[in-house]
Amino acid sequence: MSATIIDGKAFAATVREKVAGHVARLKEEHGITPGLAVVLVGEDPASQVYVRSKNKATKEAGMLGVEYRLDADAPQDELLRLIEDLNTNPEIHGILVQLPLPGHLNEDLVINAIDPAKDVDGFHISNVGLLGTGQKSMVPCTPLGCLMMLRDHHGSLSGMNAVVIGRSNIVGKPMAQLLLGDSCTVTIAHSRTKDLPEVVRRADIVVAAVGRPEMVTGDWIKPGATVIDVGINRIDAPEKGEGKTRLVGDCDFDSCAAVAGAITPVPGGVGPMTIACLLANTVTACCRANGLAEPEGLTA
Ligand SMILES: Nc1nc2c(c(=O)[nH]1)N[C@@H](CN(C=O)c1ccc(C(=O)N[C@@H](CCC(=O)O)C(=O)O)cc1)CN2
Repeated sequence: MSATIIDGKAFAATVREKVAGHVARLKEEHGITPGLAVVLVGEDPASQVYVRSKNKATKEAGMLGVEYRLDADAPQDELLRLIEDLNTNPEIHGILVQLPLPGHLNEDLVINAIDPAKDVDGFHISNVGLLGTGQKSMVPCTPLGCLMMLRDHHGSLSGMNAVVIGRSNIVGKPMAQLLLGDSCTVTIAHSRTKDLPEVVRRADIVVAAVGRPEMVTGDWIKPGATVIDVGINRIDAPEKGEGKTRLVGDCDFDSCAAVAGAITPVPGGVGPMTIACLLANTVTACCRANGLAEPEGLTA
């Protein structure tokens, strides 16, 4: 069997187009411009790239995009003061603090300082609780992107067996909640799960978010299953020349694609959907803040 490739880059482009359409209508009909503030602390090279991409995509969608950069050794109080300012700024509907934060900062405390209504990452404890109890919340961008791709590919997910490999607060746990919300039978597995390959072999849907390069191999996959690879791992690529690297997922693409019914590639799969869903969440937050109907198809 040769899997259908789920093209996240192309799908993200359609989401971004929809977002831009909603932004244009918000401006035209209500005189409102959605605004997103992205905060970066320190100079982590990957984070710098992601923050730049987020700000560029925000502006391309017609929204207000503001970037705040703090020194790597910025005291926690300075970051909390900035968040407080953004919480009360009426031009800002979404706030995102890029993770990971430098070690001296308390990530939980910082995230929970964000106004939950502006928490477009969906990481605030209130949003976590709302999602976990099936109430309207802000939904974390990466799992939301995975859900959108799964719904687009399958239509209904009801009754499917889903295995999420990884139990992070950012991906694994919210992904499991979203799949449960769509009536899947969900197992959360992780590196210490006994007989992990056997558990994964039962899945109609596999979401790999474990952070280990190419850990999931084709012999773990049930024939015809859908594989969503959330991993983004940079590994050495001596075949490309000395010192060169390449990106791989948590799944060994070739062996999994030979067995799966559908699979997301890395790069070009889940990653682009993360940024598209951030834009979608910002429009959703803006509509909610202004008592307007939420855009259809852009939320869970
Ligand atoms: N506050 C947050 N911090 C982080 C999040 C997040 O959702 N909120 N997620 C990740 C990083 N991330 C966004 O911030 C992110 C990662 C990857 C991509 C992406 O498009 N990747 C490309 C490949 C890019 C490359 O060539 O390096 C792909 O997969 O095709 C977008 C966003 C951690 N921090």
